[in-house]
Amino acid sequence: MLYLASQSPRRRELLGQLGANFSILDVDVEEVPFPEEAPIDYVQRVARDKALAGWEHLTREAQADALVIASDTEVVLDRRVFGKPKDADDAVDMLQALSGHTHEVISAVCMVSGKREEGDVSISRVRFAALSEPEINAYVATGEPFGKAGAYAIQGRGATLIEHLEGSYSGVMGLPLFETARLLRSFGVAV
Ligand SMILES: Cc1cn([C@H]2C[C@H](O)[C@@H](COP(=O)(O)OP(=O)(O)OP(=O)(O)O)O2)c(=O)[nH]c1=O
Repeated sequence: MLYLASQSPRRRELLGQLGANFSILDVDVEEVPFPEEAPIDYVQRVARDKALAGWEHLTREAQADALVIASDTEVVLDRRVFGKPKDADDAVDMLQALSGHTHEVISAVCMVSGKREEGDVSISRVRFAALSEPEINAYVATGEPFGKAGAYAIQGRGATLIEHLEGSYSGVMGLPLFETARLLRSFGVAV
């Protein structure tokens, strides 16, 4: 039985794209980097924490044939890690910082079964157009930035802010599907 340990509707949609049947586990883990922790290590650690938290939600009986998937996505600009904005001011600050620059989106996926755990990571480069203050304010007023790492959504109006993408569209949106499918196959799940 396949489980997705995530509250993110985007991840449900993306995993659904692979045609697999799965159930949702609600997990809420602390997302705070350790001092000096490299962004790629942080993202992988949080994805693993989510998968292990999901695993702990299952009864022993369910664990017997379970595979739990979890993911984490962060936006990184010059070693600054942008998670989900706390409020509108935070969203404006993030979008101002991203404006006219290229940032990285790091998405880690982690899978845990009774026998083993495996992870993989996808790094994309996203170049934002130079945004004016009114453009940023108007975008934040749509509400779309909330709940999204870096305060934008590539799958929504945020697409209009992106001049160039190098990497994985699904990774930026929250679940890198190439890596996810490859890991699923390694666990014997046909996708
Ligand atoms: C950059 C970007 C992020 N996002 C979203 C994906 C993730 O839901 C969110 C990053 O926050 P996460 O902490 O990775 O995930 P989450 O808290 O939303 O969900 P979970 O329960 O699985 O922990 O940002 C987009 O939807 N579009 C984008 O373009």
